[in-house]
Amino acid sequence: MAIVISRNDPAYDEAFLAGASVAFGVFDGVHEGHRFIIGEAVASAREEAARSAVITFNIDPDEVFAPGGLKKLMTNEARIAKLAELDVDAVVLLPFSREFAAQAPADFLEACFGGGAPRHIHIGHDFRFGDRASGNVADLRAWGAERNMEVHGHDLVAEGGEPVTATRIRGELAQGHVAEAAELLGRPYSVTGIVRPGRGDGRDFGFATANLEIPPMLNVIGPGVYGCYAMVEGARYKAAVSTGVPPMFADRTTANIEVHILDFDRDIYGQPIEVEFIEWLRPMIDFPTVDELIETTMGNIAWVRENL
Ligand SMILES: Cc1cc2nc3c(=O)[nH]c(=O)nc-3n(C[C@H](O)[C@H](O)[C@H](O)COP(=O)(O)O)c2cc1C
Ligand SMILES: Nc1ncnc2c1ncn2[C@@H]1O[C@H](COP(=O)(O)OP(=O)(O)OP(=O)(O)O)[C@@H](O)[C@H]1O
Repeated sequence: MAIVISRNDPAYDEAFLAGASVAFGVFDGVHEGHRFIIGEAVASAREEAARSAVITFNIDPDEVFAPGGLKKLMTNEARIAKLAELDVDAVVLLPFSREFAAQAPADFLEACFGGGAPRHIHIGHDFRFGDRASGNVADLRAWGAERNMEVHGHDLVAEGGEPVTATRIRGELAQGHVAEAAELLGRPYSVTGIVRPGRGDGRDFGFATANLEIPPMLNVIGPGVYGCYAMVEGARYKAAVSTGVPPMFADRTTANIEVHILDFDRDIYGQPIEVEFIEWLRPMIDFPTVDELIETTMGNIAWVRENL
């Protein structure tokens, strides 16, 4: 478990990263490619018995520069917590602001590593930084050469001939391809929402649902019905889940995700539920009758019970 420290923290030692081995990036999703880069930083730290660290921003720069329609795999808190679970000694947070990002590349690096440069820095070869992303790996090398900092610009980890990127994973999830997304992430995709009151129809239909409202930025999963696990009050349950607006009740629905938790009957309004997406089952259907909705959904619930 890594320590998490901000460069803004009065207790932060400017020389904390001097001689260390670091991986630098935003790391939304903490996917297979990210974990490869971070693993390389850990490996070069071990060789020199030096400190390993992930350098990242406290907030995703895209939230500042491209907020309109932005989709993310994780909240900043979840991203930082996931990074801290990796095998690094520290996660160092750079306080992001427009002013910070707008610095010329050399000033940007000075602001990051002014108190002492790392011995090794690992990034993807497409890494960009500073004013309008004008800094690239060549600039990083030029800066590092004067400070005994070795720059490792890695080829991007690929699957199926294409680089693994957060953008690609978001695209898979939007199409309901949860198994493909899990391959690229290295674990199932999950999202957390708070349980809100629904219309209360589910209970009459024979399958009560916890209705989750997901902030638009985190609403990446495409509409459909999925086999899932739901984490509720520290326990893990099988769940049959629908996402998107139910076409049969489109005029009176606000929730993005409806979770039928198997073998569960407790009041959990206001509680967070984490939903882990395992299998795509079917698209949302505008059934001609409620009986057909119930019959098909009961079949989906039975499938989850038997197969997850
Ligand atoms: C596993 C599952 C599958 C569902 N499939 C559909 C569907 O195909 N079409 C649809 O309109 N609604 C579908 N729903 C949404 C239900 O219509 C909804 O959960 C029900 O109306 C209860 O809503 P309430 O909890 O807000 O009362 C599905 C819900 C679940 C849990
Ligand atoms: N597939 C990959 N293999 C190796 N390194 C990667 C890979 N993807 C990203 N990186 C590197 O990891 C760091 C973090 O990357 P970044 O957060 O920009 O991720 P990304 O997955 O490419 O995101 P996006 O799709 O949003 O651009 C950077 O140094 C980047 O170059």
